[in-house]
Amino acid sequence: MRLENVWLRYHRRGSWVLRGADAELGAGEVAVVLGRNGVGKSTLLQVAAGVIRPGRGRVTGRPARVGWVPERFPADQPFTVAHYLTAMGRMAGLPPSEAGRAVDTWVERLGLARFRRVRLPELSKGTAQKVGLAQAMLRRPGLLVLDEPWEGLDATARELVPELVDEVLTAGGSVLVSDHRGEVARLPGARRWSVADGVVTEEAPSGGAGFAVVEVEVAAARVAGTVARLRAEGHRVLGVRPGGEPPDDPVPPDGGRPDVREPVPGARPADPADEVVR
Ligand SMILES: Nc1ncnc2c1ncn2[C@@H]1O[C@H](COP(=O)(O)OP(=O)(O)OP(=O)(O)O)[C@@H](O)[C@H]1O
Repeated sequence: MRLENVWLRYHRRGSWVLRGADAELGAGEVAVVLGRNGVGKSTLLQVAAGVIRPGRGRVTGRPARVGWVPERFPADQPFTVAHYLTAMGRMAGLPPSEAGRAVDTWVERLGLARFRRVRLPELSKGTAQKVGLAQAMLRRPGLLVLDEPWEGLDATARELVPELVDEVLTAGGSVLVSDHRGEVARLPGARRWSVADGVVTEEAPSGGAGFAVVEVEVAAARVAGTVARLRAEGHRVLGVRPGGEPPDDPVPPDGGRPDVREPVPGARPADPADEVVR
């Protein structure tokens, strides 16, 4: 998806919020939009999501299915959570039975089960925000746009945001996220777009080459399957070692090779910028 020379103002005679913004986001990429309050991050996200149209310029290559999660979920609607989500699933093009299954899945994953019959205006801000996340994920989007998704979420739900992002990326989608609270650290591989004076500037990556080492403990009987699955997903598996007490420092600070490992038959040589399964 590409934003080409995008200009936007909210009123005919108002000042331009975006003034020739250019940006491009590829499949499987996530970008975090940064900048001071009022600089135009939400505006940029809404243009990217197709919620508002630019006054000048254009957006090309936007995937057909866009999941849009606004900063404030519009909870002033007289529906229950279940009714609202089912309707959103249907609007996303899911047949009734699939919409029902998708609602069950996301209600469960986001911890919304006890709110199924609660009306939207009665939800707390954080719970409403989870409903917003659920509706965007009911049918996996090719582009997921999240405006300050961590706002109002409790600690457990905050952990879910990177999971959702990862799922979209793994399926070949793209993700745009705004962040003014420094939560970008939760998305270590993200590109960083800085908005200022109506344009977008890409910041240099904060460290590493966009890779991280992830150490995962799995049941011994499931090692082969896990290794196969990770490889099928395009990860490089660096090694497998017997279980036991976890090391004091499971992920080396420099993201480099862990100290003890045994080679996996057929594994390629280890590279510090890779993932590892222990
Ligand atoms: N619906 C609107 N009508 C008129 N002006 C708007 C509207 N939405 C945003 N603006 C103005 O556009 C500018 C950019 O707002 P925007 O919400 O995009 O900034 P932001 O960077 O996301 O801010 P924040 O970090 O506070 O969320 C601001 O001056 C804001 O007042």
